[in-house]
Amino acid sequence: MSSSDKKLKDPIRIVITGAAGQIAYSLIHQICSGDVFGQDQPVILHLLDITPMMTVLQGVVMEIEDTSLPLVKGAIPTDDLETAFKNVDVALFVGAMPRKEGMERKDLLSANVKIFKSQGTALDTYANKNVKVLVVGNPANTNCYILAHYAPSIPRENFTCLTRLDHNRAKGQIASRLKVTPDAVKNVIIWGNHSSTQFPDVRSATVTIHGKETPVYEAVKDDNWLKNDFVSTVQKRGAAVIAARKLSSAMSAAKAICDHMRDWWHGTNENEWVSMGIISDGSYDIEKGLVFSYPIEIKNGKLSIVQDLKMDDWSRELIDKTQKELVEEKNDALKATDPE
Ligand SMILES: NC(=O)C1=CN([C@@H]2O[C@H](COP(=O)(O)OP(=O)(O)OC[C@H]3O[C@@H](n4cnc5c(N)ncnc54)[C@H](O)[C@@H]3O)[C@@H](O)[C@H]2O)C=CC1
Ligand SMILES: O=C([O-])CC(=O)C(=O)O
Repeated sequence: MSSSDKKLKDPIRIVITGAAGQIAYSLIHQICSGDVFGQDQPVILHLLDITPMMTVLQGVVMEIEDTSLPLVKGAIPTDDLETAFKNVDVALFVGAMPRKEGMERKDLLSANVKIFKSQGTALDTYANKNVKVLVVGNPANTNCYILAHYAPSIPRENFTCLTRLDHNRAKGQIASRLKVTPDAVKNVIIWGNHSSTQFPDVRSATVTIHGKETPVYEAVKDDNWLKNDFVSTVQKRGAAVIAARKLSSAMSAAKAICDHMRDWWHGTNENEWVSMGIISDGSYDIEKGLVFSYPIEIKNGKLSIVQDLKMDDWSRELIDKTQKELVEEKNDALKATDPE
């Protein structure tokens, strides 16, 4: 035991699925460094991938050792679901097939949704009941829906999916338009599905320029851009990265996973919200039970949907469209996982 151990908390167990893939390769170091769960929070990593990837995963484990980071109390590579999910406190579901150029994320549904059925059952059986779950693998909202469906003993509020990358993209677009840094922009919202029907909404967002906080609509002074090009750029950003890189976003996805989990662990700033896919409680007339991205505030680990934001005909139409797609995906996914 090193002398610094005295100040540390008990280790938490974190499973990362798809641990031999490209997102995990960017993600693991950030988690091990204390950047997400805190500098006083040791971690034991459970690294799950499929059997043919075990040699690659051994290489990742060697690299984790070689980083020589003091918060890492163990790294367990495995292709076995019990070993992966046993007693975990945090579950990051990254493992799934990524889309290629020309595909929509929902085209991955039949290939990926079955993974989430078997992993949901394993999560239900082996994980701690207070496990915090983040689904990244696409189609992220619907995979999260299936995971939760097959893990009925885990509280519904513990299931989330990643729309923080879209949220960060929206901040980035506004910041670059106004020539400020992204941290000057706050309270953007991603509503709905992590797909090209998502609604990136800056009607309540503000930007701080020379110390003065101003509504984004006032600062940009171009409603046409905000309602058209801005929305479609954010909706299609994942496809644009694939077209350029021939691989889907990984560095920015890993960063967004860290932002999502850090905020869940430590809370959001006062009067500030983030976007997360969560199981809907019916807020904003969204079907109860759908995994829908909302504006979320977090205090003491509890996620709450920001209520009473104004809707107009334009925003309602966009929200209804993304909801409709999620209902269709959910029905297809249920058929694919339980054909009876
Ligand atoms: N929600 C979001 O914002 C984003 C989601 N994604 C999605 O994340 C997923 C992973 O992306 P990448 O890391 O780039 O893909 P990748 O192909 O580099 O890595 C995926 C890894 O998952 C593993 N895997 C496949 N089936 C598995 C199973 N049943 N159990 C455990 N591991 C399994 C693969 O062997 C591979 O190592 C993709 O579905 C991608 O579309 C990517 C970027 C952003
Ligand atoms: O676009 C993709 O397929 C990967 C992804 O989810 C994203 O970059 O947002």
